[in-house]
Amino acid sequence: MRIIGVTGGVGAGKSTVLKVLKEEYGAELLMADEIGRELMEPGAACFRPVIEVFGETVIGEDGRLNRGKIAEAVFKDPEALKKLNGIIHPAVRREIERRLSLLRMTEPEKTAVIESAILIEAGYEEICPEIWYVRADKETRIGRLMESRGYSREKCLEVMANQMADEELLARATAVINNGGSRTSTKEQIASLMAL
Ligand SMILES: CC(C)(COP(=O)(O)OP(=O)(O)OC[C@H]1O[C@@H](n2cnc3c(N)ncnc32)[C@H](O)[C@@H]1O)[C@@H](O)C(=O)NCCC(=O)NCCS
Ligand SMILES: Nc1ncnc2c1ncn2[C@@H]1O[C@H](COP(=O)(O)OP(=O)(O)OP(=O)(O)O)[C@@H](O)[C@H]1O
Repeated sequence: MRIIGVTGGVGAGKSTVLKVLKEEYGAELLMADEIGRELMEPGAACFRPVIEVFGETVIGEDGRLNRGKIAEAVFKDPEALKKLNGIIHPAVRREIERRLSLLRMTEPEKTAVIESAILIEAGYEEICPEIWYVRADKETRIGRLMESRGYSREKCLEVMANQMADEELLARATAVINNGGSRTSTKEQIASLMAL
C-alpha cells in the first residue's frame, strides 16, 4: 500500500489536492482534522478531556463543544494549544493507525493519504514514507481564506503563527506541490507524482 502524507499551512490547498487524489486516483483519505472533529463529539473519546481542561464554558447550547471558542483560546495561547494537542493528537493517531491496518488487509492496492496541517509536528513522518508539502504564498492563502471561509486577516495570521515555517517544511518534505497557480497546474504536478 502506498502511503502519502499531505501537509501545508492553513489555506495552502491540502483539501484541494486530496479531492483530486480521491476522485482521479481512488485514494483513501485519512484527514486528521476530520477525525479530530469526530473524536470531540459528545460521547467520543476526547469530549470530556477537553472540557476538563477548558472548562464547562466551551460546551455550546447544542451540548457539543464550541469550536470557535476553543479556537479563540488556543491560537492566542501556545500553552493552551499544547494542552489541546496533548488530548487530540494521541487519539487521532490511534484512529489513523487503526484505519490503516484495516485498509492494509482489505484494500492493499489502494493509496492511503494522511492529511494534516501539522503532520510533521505530530510525528507522522514515522508512518508516511512520502510527505507532500502543498504550498502557496502567504498573501494568496490569506486572500483565498478571506473569500471562501470569511476568515479575517488577523485569524489567518494567528493560525499561521502556530504552524511550521515554510523553510522547515521544504526541508522535511519529499515532494513539493506549488498551489500558488491554477488548479490545472496543481493537477499536473499531482499526475507527475502519482506516476512515480
Ligand atoms: C482549535 C479547533 C477546535 C478549531 O476548530 P475550527 O473548526 O474553528 O477550525 P478548524 O479545525 O477548521 O481549524 C482551522 C485551521 O487551523 C489549523 N489548525 C488546527 N489545529 C491546529 C493545531 N493543533 N496546530 C496548528 N494549527 C492548527 C489548521 O490549518 C486548520 O485548517 C480545532 O482546530 C482543533 O481541535 N485543533 C486541535 C486538533 C488538531 O490538532 N487537529 C489537527 C490539525 S490539522
Ligand atoms: N489553485 C487554486 N486556485 C484557486 N483557488 C484555490 C486553489 N487551491 C485552493 N483554492 C481555494 O483556496 C481555499 C483554501 O484551499 P483548501 O481548503 O484546499 O486549503 P487547506 O490547505 O485544505 O486549508 P486548511 O488547512 O484550513 O484545511 C479553498 O476555498 C479552495 O477552493
